[in-house]
Amino acid sequence: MSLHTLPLAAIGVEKQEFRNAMSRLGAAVNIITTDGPGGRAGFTASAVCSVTDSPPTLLVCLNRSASVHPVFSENQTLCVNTLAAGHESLSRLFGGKTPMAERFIAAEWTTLVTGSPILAGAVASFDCKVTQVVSVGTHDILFCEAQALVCNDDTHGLIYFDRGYHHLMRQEAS
Ligand SMILES: NC(=O)c1ccc[n+]([C@@H]2O[C@H](COP(=O)([O-])OP(=O)(O)OC[C@H]3O[C@@H](n4cnc5c(N)ncnc54)[C@H](O)[C@@H]3O)[C@@H](O)[C@H]2O)c1
Ligand SMILES: Cc1cc2c(cc1C)N(C[C@H](O)[C@H](O)[C@H](O)COP(=O)(O)O)c1[nH]c(=O)[nH]c(=O)c1N2
Repeated sequence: MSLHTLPLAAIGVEKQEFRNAMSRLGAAVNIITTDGPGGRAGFTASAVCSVTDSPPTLLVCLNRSASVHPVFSENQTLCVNTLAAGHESLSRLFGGKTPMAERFIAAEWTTLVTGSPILAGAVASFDCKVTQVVSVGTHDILFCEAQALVCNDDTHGLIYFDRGYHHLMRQEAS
């Protein structure tokens, strides 16, 4: 087996080095919404993935210092709205610092089972109850069991990669 010199190798990992490396992992962009006794809130998240299909469960990582954190903690329900091509400005709007009412005015919303806002035109929406929360470092990992789904076959996908947005074209139906 031959040994190669690793490009840009780092032993011991600083926060910024970690972020730089993580920026190379392309990910879907989602707007996570909630509505309930704690109020209505939403934020942009790329730290979202499938956990198990039985019961149908996703996870969402939420920074405990985010302004929306107390609202999600109280409501215990949320919707994962996976963004479509063209939703870049909506992603930026829900990405921090904008007052909550201004975020929601920019799009059309419905509700399904939990009452969490469902984004019209999302690639997919997972209406969920939060079943478990695990804290790791700065974030809470929210385990979310889907109660209802919406899928949209008419839109192309959106990926966040290298700190920028990229469209993913759906294959033509054969
Ligand atoms: N998981 C997250 O909390 C997360 C993910 C993406 C972006 N963001 C936030 O969005 C803003 C813009 O991000 P960017 O991607 O353009 O540049 P960036 O350099 O802040 O982040 C690069 C990558 O590092 C990871 N990351 C960033 N902040 C993190 C955190 N606090 N905890 C865990 N992972 C994190 C993400 O994968 C991100 O795509 C920043 O404020 C960032 O903190 C947060
Ligand atoms: C593309 C992209 C992806 C993410 C984010 C931002 C952007 C632009 N943010 C940050 C998050 O959206 C932001 O902190 C929230 O809106 C909370 O901000 P306020 O505290 O309400 O200003 C974010 N935050 C988080 O807790 N988990 C995540 O997975 C992500 N992912």
